[in-house]
Amino acid sequence: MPTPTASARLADARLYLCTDARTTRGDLAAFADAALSGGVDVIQLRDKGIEARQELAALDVLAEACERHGRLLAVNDRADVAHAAGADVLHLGQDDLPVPAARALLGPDVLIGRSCHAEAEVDAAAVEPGADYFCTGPVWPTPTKPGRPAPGLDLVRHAAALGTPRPWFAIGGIDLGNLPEVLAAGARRIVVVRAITEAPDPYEAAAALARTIRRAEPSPA
Ligand SMILES: Cc1ncc(COP(=O)(O)OP(=O)(O)O)c(N)n1
Ligand SMILES: Cc1nc(C(=O)O)sc1CCOP(=O)(O)O
Ligand SMILES: [Mg+2]
Repeated sequence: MPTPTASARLADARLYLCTDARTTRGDLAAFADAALSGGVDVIQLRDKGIEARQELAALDVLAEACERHGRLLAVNDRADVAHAAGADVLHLGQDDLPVPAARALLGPDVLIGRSCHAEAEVDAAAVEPGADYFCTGPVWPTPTKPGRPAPGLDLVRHAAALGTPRPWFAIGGIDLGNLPEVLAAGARRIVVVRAITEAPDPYEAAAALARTIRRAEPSPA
């Protein structure tokens, strides 16, 4: 069977994890392996303080794990690092590089995602040329992104009402306990940080989230 393209894997993705390099714990490889075995579809390295050289070293570790599990590797913010790491995905916020500039650097094969925090940003990202997916958040205020106001479930409902074929994810404060509210608002893909990075058992945490999302999907006609 041919290997699915990155776009096809993104379309199938339901659970997206952002993690730091776990430098103090020193367990990035084992952590990534557990999360991917549990059902994470995309792993992004999001470590805001890290130097580019250390970022590349951590991305090497994640790339090996993603390759072994057939999942997508994402880089946050930096197109140069995404290129150097051979990443599948670059994630851009509203204040990061514009999509056309990133696309010009990365070529057609790397997927590009966008963060959205307001209805107008969602409307734009759903049709923005060169973008492959978008995220809506924060759904709840979160210590992972301090100071960012939360547009909440209303923005999730707004994205769902668009009925866009472009994949989109809800992010911010999501855990197994409140996931049913996110699903009820119409999301079918989520991004989490603490729900897996701080879980005592990352495999179980990922598996429970993935199971809950997949269960919410309408059964085929
Ligand atoms: C998958 C995903 N969604 C949203 C974000 C947030 O991006 P941004 O708004 O640029 O904030 P930082 O993460 O860069 O602090 C993300 N990184 N990944
Ligand atoms: C990195 C990030 N971006 C957000 C956005 O709204 O774009 S919310 C967020 C943090 C999500 O972390 P947690 O799952 O620990 O709440
Ligand atoms: Mg950013």
